[in-house]
Amino acid sequence: MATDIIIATTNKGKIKEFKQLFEGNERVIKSLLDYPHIMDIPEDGHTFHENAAIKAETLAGILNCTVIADDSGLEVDALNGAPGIYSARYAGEQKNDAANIEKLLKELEGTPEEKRTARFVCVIAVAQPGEETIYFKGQFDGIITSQPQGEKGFGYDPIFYIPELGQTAAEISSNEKNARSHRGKAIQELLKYKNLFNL
Ligand SMILES: O=c1nc[nH]c2c1ncn2[C@H]1C[C@H](O)[C@@H](COP(=O)(O)OP(=O)(O)OP(=O)(O)O)O1
Ligand SMILES: [Mg+2]
Repeated sequence: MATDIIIATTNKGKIKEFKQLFEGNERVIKSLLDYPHIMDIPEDGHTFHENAAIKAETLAGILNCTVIADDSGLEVDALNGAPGIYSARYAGEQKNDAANIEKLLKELEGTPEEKRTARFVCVIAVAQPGEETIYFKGQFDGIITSQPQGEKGFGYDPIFYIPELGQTAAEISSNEKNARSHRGKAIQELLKYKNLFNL
């Protein structure tokens, strides 16, 4: 019997993308939403790598099996890389996408288009009990718009403009996003090693 693939996340946008990116794999994808009794894992690391490891290793320890985690965020050049690892809680502990977007647009008010370059970063950690944690990274370059455009995706997607496509990440299909996104690239790398992790 195939074992489940377990992702240490409560983010529904990420879960949807992981399910699409692992399509063709007969394993069931489970997330922290399937383990409601497990308390929130504090993300108190200083880097994407540290936070991804904290999430993956904590859950791998509790469940005693292989666990994947994704720590990701948006680095804006004009803000010296902020919000970065603080992207989810940029506008406060409630982790509200609309409030985060509003705050970011306010910070960038008056910044001309050529200085609004940014990138999404995703670090995936794979933790296995008794083994070294292994990491995969992906990046996705874009430009921060001056107002939200599009309804798809999640997080900062409505203000993340992709010059080659002339659309924001919230206007393109999930297939188009997964083919070029930070998460899509990190998972493509991970899938090269899937036999190693029994995925
Ligand atoms: O493709 C993306 N499109 C738009 N926004 C994105 C994306 N990828 C990450 N982001 C933003 C959302 C959140 O503000 C932060 C992730 O924070 P991060 O701590 O990794 O995730 P989270 O707290 O939402 O869920 P969890 O820690 O349970 O996986 O970066
Ligand atoms: Mg988080």
